[in-house]
Parts: sequence; C-alpha cells; structure tokens
Amino acid sequence: MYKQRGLLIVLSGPSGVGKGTVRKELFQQPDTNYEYSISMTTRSPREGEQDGIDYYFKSRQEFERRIEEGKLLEYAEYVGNYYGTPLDYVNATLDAGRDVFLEIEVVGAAQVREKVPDGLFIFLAPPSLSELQVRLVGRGTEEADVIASRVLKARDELEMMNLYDYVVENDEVTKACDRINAIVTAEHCRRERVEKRYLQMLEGE
Ligand SMILES: Nc1nc2c(ncn2[C@@H]2O[C@H](COP(=O)(O)OP(=O)(O)O)[C@@H](O)[C@H]2O)c(=O)[nH]1
Ligand SMILES: Nc1ncnc2c1ncn2[C@@H]1O[C@H](COP(=O)(O)OP(=O)(O)O)[C@@H](O)[C@H]1O
Repeated sequence: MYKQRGLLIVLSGPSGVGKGTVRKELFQQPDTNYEYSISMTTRSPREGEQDGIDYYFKSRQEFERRIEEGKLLEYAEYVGNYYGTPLDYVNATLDAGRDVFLEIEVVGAAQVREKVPDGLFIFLAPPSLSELQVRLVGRGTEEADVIASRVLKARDELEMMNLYDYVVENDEVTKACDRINAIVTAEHCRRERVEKRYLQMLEGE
C-alpha cells in the first residue's frame, strides 16, 4: 500500500528562548509521534550532556569531513561552533512514514527550507528580548560575554521570523507545546485533504 512520507517539522528560534525545554516537554508526552533528530556539534558537552543522546560531539576535523562527504542535511556555524543535521537518519525516518523533529538555529533552517520546501517551519519567539536575556542568564551555562553575543545575535534571528510558516510564543512551556501540537495536527489534516482531492481528481479522468 502507498505510504505517505513523514512530515519534517523544524523548530527554530533564538538561543535561550526555550527550544530545548519545549522539545523535551513535547517528547515526554505519551502521545508524541515525532522522532527527534540528534544533531552533530563541535561544541564541548555541558555538564550532564551525553554523546549520542543530546548531541553527537565531534572534533572540527571530523565535522568538516562529514560536510565534504555530503552527510549533512544542513549545517551552520553558531557562536564559534559547528552544528548540523545528519542526512541519512532524516531520510530513512521520513521514508518510513514517520515525522522528524529538528531543533535548529535559523541559518540551518533556511537551508532545510531550500531542500525540503514542504517541511513545517515553526519559529519559537520569546515574550521580549529582556525576557530572553533573563532566561539565558538564569540557565547559567554560559559566561557573560557569550550571553551578550547570543542576545546580540537574537536581534538578527528575530528578523528571520517572517520566513516561517508559524510563530509560536513561548510564554509558558505547556502552552507553547499545545500550540505546536495543534499546528502539526492541522498540517496533517491539510495534507490528507490535499492528497484525497488529488486522488479523486485522478480517478475522475
Ligand atoms: N543549524 C543547526 N543548528 C543547530 C543544530 N543543533 C542545534 N542547533 C542550534 O544551535 C544553537 C546552539 O545550540 P546549543 O549550543 O546547544 O545552545 P542552546 O540551544 O542555547 O542550549 C541553538 O540555536 C540550537 O537550536 C543543528 O543540527 N543545526
Ligand atoms: N516558557 C518559559 N518560561 C520561563 N523560562 C523558560 C521557559 N522556557 C524555557 N525557559 C528557561 O529558559 C532557559 C533557556 O531555555 P533552553 O530550553 O535552554 O533554550 P534554548 O534551547 O532555546 O537555547 C532555561 O533556563 C529554561 O528553563
């Protein structure tokens, strides 16, 4: 039987807005049907982070080899480190009819948009820039200078918001998750309707 390809869901937004928090909450929900794509990075693991669970941690040399071999769907350099999405995992999962969830920054998301135009692109926005700074400081994982460069970068990232299909405000984590789930459900319904209509038209020929 014909099996529809899975949906590629891209969640992006500035550092500190709560992408990781929202993603973890989504994946803890029992009825979640998305598969999380673990990214590759050259940044050092933070305390508690595990290789192969949070990220695949690689040296710059190994990362650059994968770029040359065409093994990444997209990649970007973000505040001094590479981050990228392994291509084979994404393709195999979508081909099996399952949805894939990417949590990536805006430059990489723009590359995915070019390659997978029928993906679903969601921008997670902070209630304000000052709240973004509060969250970055509160997380306590970066030094003051890195926080300052991330907040500065957030201004450019916010300008990319209009390139996304949806903007979801992360005022409260559970509300943001509910909004994302509603968007994904609506997108599935839309696709089913389009496909049904298409098949009906073919039958009518
Ligand atoms: N382009 C791209 N960005 C990624 C990928 N994985 C993570 N990122 C983004 O890289 C940025 C920095 O990630 P990280 O160092 O984990 O910091 P944090 O998200 O602020 O906790 C965040 O905006 C992530 O969403 C990826 O595979 N590709
Ligand atoms: N809706 C929210 N309200 C308040 N704090 C939040 C919210 N979402 C996330 N946070 C906090 O903000 C900080 C940054 O969140 P994180 O998920 O690490 O962001 P990102 O992955 O986008 O860099 C964390 O300390 C997290 O607990």
